[in-house]
Amino acid sequence: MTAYHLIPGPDPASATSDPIRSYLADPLGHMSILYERYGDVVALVRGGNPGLYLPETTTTGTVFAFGPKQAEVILRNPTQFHSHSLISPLFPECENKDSSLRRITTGLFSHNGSVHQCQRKKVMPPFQRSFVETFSPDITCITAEITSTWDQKGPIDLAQESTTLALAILWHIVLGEKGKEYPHLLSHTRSWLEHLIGASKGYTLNLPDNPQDRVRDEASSIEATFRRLWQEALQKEQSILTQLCRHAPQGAALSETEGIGHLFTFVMAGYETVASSILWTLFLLASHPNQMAQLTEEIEGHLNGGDPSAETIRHMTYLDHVIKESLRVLPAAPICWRIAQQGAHLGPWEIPAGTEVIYSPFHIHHLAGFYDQPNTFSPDRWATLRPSAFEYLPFSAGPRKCIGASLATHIIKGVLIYLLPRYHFQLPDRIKVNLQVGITLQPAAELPMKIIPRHLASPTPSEIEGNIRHHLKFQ
Ligand code: HEM
Repeated sequence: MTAYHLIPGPDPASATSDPIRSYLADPLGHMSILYERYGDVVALVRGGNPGLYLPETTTTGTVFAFGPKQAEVILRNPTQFHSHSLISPLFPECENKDSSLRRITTGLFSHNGSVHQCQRKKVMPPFQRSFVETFSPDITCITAEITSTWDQKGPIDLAQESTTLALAILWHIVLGEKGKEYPHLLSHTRSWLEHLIGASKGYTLNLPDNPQDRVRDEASSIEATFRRLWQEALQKEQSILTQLCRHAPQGAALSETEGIGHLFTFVMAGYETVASSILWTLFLLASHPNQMAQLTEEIEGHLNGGDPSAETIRHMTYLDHVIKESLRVLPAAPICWRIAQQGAHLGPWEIPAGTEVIYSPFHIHHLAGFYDQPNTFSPDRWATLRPSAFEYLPFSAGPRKCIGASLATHIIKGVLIYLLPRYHFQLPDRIKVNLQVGITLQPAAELPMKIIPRHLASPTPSEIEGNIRHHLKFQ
């Protein structure tokens, strides 16, 4: 084994700039440079430290693991590479079992080993495709309600609107509540989630106005809300929550406290990722009007004026290819984290316990060796392309693969099926799009989009600038 401090990477002695700052200025671009310069295992700072997402005090350094081979090593060995909550390092009170914050943020991401396996088995049943497909009418109904005024507003901020839509749909499917009946709860949870995400960004960016206090203050009222929903679940409409309460497999019933942690994690893991995927899919279609027209034609042809059923949706192959391609070029979770345990190896290196290891679905999806013209949005490639689980991993792979993959895909499909026959999505004549990596892939600023009723649309090309052009070619 080669000594850890010899892992290639920027040399701290000769570095002219702070490596963490360079990373944060343009995470994906900086990682591409490191990958090209140093190979598939790169230490952010050679010799270890500082931590990127975990505090320096907890980590022995940060290592990037590029390419499908390294991703496979990490994802097939969950005992050597642990998942860790991004939230607990920010809040010391999470160490305390009695804190609301700890209880509501303890879901699958915080568990490892046999506890993880056991909890995962308990929560998997309601995520089966056959169950999530029963939500098609609800997805249509909520999308109709949330988007009903889009075309009367002038350009919308697509990032904001996708988030509102994703949270309302998820809130309903996971918790059995309808957004319109619970506007207060919905907006309360949303602002709290935004503060929580803000707190994690604040940590990495060292923002002076880190919103941690608000997160602390409101954790107990959020917990009370989730407990009430849990207790009321048996009387509710079908939802993931009611399934978990009513149909727990024998010997695998969840306690109320376990359930609350999971529910919160589902909303947390689902809403930004689904929102990001809706946003980027609509952006890609707006910047590729021919593909948008082809997809709209397919949807209209299959619906024939009716409502989408699970069966009809399964026949929409181009829709499937568009979503696969969108999640390839702009995956909602572009990078993911693990923490190395004693005895973990990457390539020829032994990684000390506590090393933060980052693998990148984004960079794998843009490898020319696996994808022809990787920076081109080309849904047709999926007619014949069959990558392995580690060459295409928008939902990760292995024993910790996203449990919400079918649900997320079904939501995105339902939203597109509702929107595309009604509206044309038009970008402004000129737009700057810089990619930002927080927990998910987001535009660094607003993403204005004109929503034009289909019968009034006359598509016009738009000029796209910004760092997105380093990773994507536009016609
Ligand atoms: C397009 C939307 C989504 C994307 C791109 C996505 C992506 C991912 C990825 C990449 C992971 C693995 C993270 C890692 O390796 O650390 C993951 C895990 C997870 N996701 Fe998703 N996700 C999405 C939607 C959802 C939804 C809707 C839910 C639930 C309602 C969900 C629940 C989870 C959970 C609980 C885990 C942890 C699994 C475990 O550790 O066993 N996700 N997701």
